[in-house]
Amino acid sequence: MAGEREHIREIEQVLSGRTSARDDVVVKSWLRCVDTHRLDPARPTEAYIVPDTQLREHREQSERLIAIARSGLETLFKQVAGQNYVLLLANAKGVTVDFLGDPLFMDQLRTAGLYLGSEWSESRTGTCGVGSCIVTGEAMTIHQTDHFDTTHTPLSCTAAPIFDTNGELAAVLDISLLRSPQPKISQNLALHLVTASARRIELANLMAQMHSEWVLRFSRSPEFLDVDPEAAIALDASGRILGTTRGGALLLAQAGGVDWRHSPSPIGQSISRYLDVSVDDLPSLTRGRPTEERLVFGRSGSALFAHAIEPQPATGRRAPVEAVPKPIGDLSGGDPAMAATQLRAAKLARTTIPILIHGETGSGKEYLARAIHDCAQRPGPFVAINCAAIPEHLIESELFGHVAGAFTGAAAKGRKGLIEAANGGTLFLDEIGDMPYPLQSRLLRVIAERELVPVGGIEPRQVDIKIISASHHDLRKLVEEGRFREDLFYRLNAASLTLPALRERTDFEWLLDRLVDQRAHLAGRTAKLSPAARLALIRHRWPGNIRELVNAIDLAVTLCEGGMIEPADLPDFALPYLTPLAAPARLVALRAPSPEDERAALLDALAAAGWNISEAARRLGVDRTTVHRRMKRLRLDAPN
Ligand SMILES: Nc1ncnc2c1ncn2[C@@H]1O[C@H](COP(=O)(O)OP(=O)(O)OP(=O)(O)O)[C@@H](O)[C@H]1O
Repeated sequence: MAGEREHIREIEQVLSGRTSARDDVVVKSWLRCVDTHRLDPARPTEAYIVPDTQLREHREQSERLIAIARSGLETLFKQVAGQNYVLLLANAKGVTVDFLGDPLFMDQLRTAGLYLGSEWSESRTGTCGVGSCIVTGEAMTIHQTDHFDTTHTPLSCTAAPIFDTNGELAAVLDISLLRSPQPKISQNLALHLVTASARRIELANLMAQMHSEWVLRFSRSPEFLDVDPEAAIALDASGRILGTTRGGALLLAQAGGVDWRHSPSPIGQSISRYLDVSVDDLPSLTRGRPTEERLVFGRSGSALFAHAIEPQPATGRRAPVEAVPKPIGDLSGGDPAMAATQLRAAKLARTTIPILIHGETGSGKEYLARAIHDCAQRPGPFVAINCAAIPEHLIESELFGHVAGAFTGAAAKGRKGLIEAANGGTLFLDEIGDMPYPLQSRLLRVIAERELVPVGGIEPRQVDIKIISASHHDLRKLVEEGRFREDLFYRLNAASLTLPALRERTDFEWLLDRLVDQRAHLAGRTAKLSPAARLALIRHRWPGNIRELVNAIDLAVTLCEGGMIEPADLPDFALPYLTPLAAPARLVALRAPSPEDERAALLDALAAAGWNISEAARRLGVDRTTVHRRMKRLRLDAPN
């Protein structure tokens, strides 16, 4: 209490014009808090977390940046592992749209506002790392009693701005501690780390957005030029500046001998206004030449090392023309590997060509086979059989059926086999690699001749089935080992589909949310993942793939209370992921998709939805405005 009174008195003294030992940015912010934001230091307010619906909107609006910043956040989180730092990525309004923290302290972090959805604008929270960084556009540490509001004085928050390629403040990267050592200089390293991470995120953003233009990267030292440049700018073919990182804008101002605070934006200007470089020089600044020789000079005489990256050609991926029907379209949330498989599956669904599905166990092979069957609209049923699960001596009669008296114990009137049971529909042969060798030639006959002879019979029977088989074995290897017939392999493999493992899927979070909704609905409950539980699930490597994930969610849905799944509701495997020291292995797979991937996924979703935006949005698990925004950014227009 005494500390709070003292803090309020100090603010009042600063307001009355007394000189203060505080940093200038802090003093100025305190003045703004009272004069502009009309905040009262004597009336502390709790941390504010925006409602879920608003958070979703904020996240959708920042989705591109979140995706790009993710790997920067993870790298930084690893660098400070074990030191109890929390990382926040806030949008330009101060709302935390991404977050990495130690799940063990979640409750405390939430109360302190170091949490997904917390709003840290200066007008709401007073002087704080994120809010004051937004106002000034400068990196800073707001340490303990630098905070205006006494609610936040235990915290130490260090924040750096992230600018978009037009020089607008797009986000703030913040690294905070619930409790920190007393001296503010203890956070100097944090300030350095967060500034460097923000710079790398800006570089990644510029590279992703401007990949089809010339990009010039700069460094003052040749050693770091190719590995960790300080700044970058993008140029069009005439040498006009299209975008810069913050560092790039400052560097241009310096090179041009102008004060960046008062000079106009370099966007749209010619590069030669700042540097003694023209577009014709760019090819000589590419990697082919030794770094030390790639020296360029500013108009003011300064020297810099430069690395020019040629425009990257568009991938030339053909826009899919056919629409993917719903059962197949529903299988993914835009993962590029899945999108390619879905498109191929949709084409194959319309035929009776046998399909072979490859994929690790539990990756959804049967689920895909069913989706293909559902799209095919064949009159017969979907019959699934696991060749590894039926004893070898029974498999023949199970599959082909038998005539009366075919063998001891045979049904008196004979019995139809599963192949016949699937007549008019689809036969799914799981673990086809375990099909006994002698039966493989009989299966080949079914495929080639569309007829089968039951055990003990002589008369062939006509069948009309679509055969989909699956294997998690490498069938080619089984062929080499003489355990699988080569002719059958080629017959089956002609039309193959591959499912990515869950750990490789870039739409993991989409699938996660979808499965939580689905499984909770099935159990007659509602459930949502807490950020900590989500993080633990993201970090697991999922050896059992979607099956393992489904089981984990089923357990969590059953155990959770109040509709919120917490880490304690997850299977034991999640526990090791609840310390910040654990390497976030899976997160690597979640790194930002390239613009080509993103374009391809969006195109696939739009095509699958027949260019109906609402339907495409539903497929991608985002809202309509997000689809419109992505189309605009990726320059995608509806046909006609
Ligand atoms: N795209 C998906 N959406 C929702 N659930 C899915 C999806 N794919 C698979 N699943 C679920 O994951 C589980 C495993 O799927 P499936 O049985 O199809 O895998 P599999 O690859 O055939 O496994 P195995 O190799 O062991 O035969 C099932 O519970 C299935 O319902």
